Amino acid sequence: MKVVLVGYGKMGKEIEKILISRGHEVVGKATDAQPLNTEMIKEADVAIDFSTPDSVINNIEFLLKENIPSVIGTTGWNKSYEQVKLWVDDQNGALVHASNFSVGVNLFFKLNEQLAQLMAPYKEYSPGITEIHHTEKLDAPSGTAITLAEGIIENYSALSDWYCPESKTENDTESDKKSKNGNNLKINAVREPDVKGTHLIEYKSNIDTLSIQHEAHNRTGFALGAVIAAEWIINKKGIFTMKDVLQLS
Ligand SMILES: NC(=O)C1=CN([C@@H]2O[C@H](COP(=O)(O)OP(=O)(O)OC[C@H]3O[C@@H](n4cnc5c(N)ncnc54)[C@H](OP(=O)(O)O)[C@@H]3O)[C@@H](O)[C@H]2O)C=CC1
Ligand SMILES: O=C(O)C1=N[C@H](C(=O)O)C[C@H](O)C1
Repeated sequence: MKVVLVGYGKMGKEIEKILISRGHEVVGKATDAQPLNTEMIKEADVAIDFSTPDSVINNIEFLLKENIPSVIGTTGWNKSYEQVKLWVDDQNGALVHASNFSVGVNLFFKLNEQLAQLMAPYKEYSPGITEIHHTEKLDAPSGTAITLAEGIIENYSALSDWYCPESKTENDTESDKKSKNGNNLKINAVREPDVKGTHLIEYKSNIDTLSIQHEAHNRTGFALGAVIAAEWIINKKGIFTMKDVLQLS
């Protein structure tokens, strides 16, 4: 397949390697200096976007108008999800998005939901999430941590929302930021040099702590998952997630 890479940073470069190893071709690379344009997508069968929270919504709008199936890995655009869904419907487009494309994290999402169901009756335990990423990351909390928080909240009736003291998304206003409240799940966002992505779920009581953790050793899993999603989305219509690609219901 012929692929346009939208964003050619840490992830764009990793995805290019996987594409080539699977016999695909990169026909365009959009960056901040050279954004998406009609010339760039002329030959493309599919686009893979790992850009920035600030640029991703314009990119999605452009790709849908141009009828290019898209894989969206960029995080930090949750607020615009309903708008994107409407655009996909209006344009009869094809889009697959995920806060994390790695198979390991998608299995971890399932484990997290099952653990939340198991823990829900035991009120002596307090759940919490910690995510650790490299210092260049623009958004906090990570998209993966938000998906994990949603997975806990859906399965744990004592909680109604999440909050993150370090919350930072490019287009967030102060009033969008969630705050601490008795029914809110805390996400700690930690930034340390060169960390690829670590997510820790803990249930703490005065007596003990239960925990599960996913640690990415490199970016290969994210990139491989995005390429598998690109191979899958061609010739489909609708809005999908990696759960659909992996048939993990
Ligand atoms: N879903 C998943 O599995 C994963 C998601 N991510 C997410 O992917 C995104 C990118 O991560 P990462 O590669 O580490 O980030 P980088 O900062 O390394 O790369 C971002 C790239 O986006 C480009 N860019 C900026 N503005 C535009 C624009 N208007 N149009 C096109 N490209 C643009 C930058 O261009 P320039 O080079 O000119 O600055 C750069 O090449 C983040 O949101 C991150 O959270 C990351 C890993 C896994
Ligand atoms: O920015 C990153 O690096 C990552 N971003 C994604 C996220 O926000 O969850 C996925 C992964 O953790 C790496």
